Amino acid sequence: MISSSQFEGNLYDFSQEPQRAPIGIFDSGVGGLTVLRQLYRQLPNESIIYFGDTARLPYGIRSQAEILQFVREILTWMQQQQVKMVIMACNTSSALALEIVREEFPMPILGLILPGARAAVQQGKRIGVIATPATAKSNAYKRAIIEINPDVQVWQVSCPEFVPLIEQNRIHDPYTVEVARSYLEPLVQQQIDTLVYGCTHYPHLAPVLRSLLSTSVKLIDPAVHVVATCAKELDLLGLKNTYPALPTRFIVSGCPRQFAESSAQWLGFTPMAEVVCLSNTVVSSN
Ligand SMILES: N[C@H](CCC(=O)O)C(=O)O
Repeated sequence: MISSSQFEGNLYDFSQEPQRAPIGIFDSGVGGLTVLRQLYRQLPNESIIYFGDTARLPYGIRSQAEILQFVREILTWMQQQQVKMVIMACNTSSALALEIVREEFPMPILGLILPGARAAVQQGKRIGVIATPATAKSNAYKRAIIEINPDVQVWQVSCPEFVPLIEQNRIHDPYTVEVARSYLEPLVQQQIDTLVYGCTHYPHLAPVLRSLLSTSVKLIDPAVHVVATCAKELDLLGLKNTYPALPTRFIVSGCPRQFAESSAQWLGFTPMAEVVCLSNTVVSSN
């Protein structure tokens, strides 16, 4: 196992050329790959550090205190890696921790809720949100959507089984289709016109979900929109990289082989994943 201190002798010092510093993104597991995919599409020159907290997933059944502790540990480590910006590629962290930790760290930190809510109200008036239990319970999407447009209606469904099924690579199991059907049923009943993926893992289920919904229902992937926001922020801050990107670093807290194997189908290549033990890092005391 590689301890975090071994990363401190970083090969690169970005202080003279901050635009060349990487963007840090994190999730509990493979969900953040849906955000990574958008970064590759929209910002191909950016170097990226991907952190998957696979030893502690799923996040969606955790308390706010646990999520806050994990997020602070990850951000402290990201700061040590000299990232120029962080995207929380995890709705649960965005819903439960973003507003609190944003003030505690020097780098800009972006979350998924606001970009996802903005995109949803541009598309529809009867909006369904599927999310982890913690995100659904937080009401973060509902609040953000209603704040932008009080005239739309929002229904949220908590989907506790999705993340374990996706992480176990059971996307095409008949059981997964039945679970998806039962989660979508109340939203179909309400005749939603728009469905928000309120968890970054869920776009991996797109073929299953699409097959269960009328073609008129628009699917909103907040990953597309948070990366568009990231591009604007980088421009505003003069931090957009114009040099070729460095290879993406993949870091996990659990088993790197397992992460590499399940990521390959979405990345199109098998990543070399490193392990970091976050409990070795100094945790922000705020
Ligand atoms: N993919 C994350 C975390 C899911 C989980 O670990 O439960 C999210 O968007 O919420």
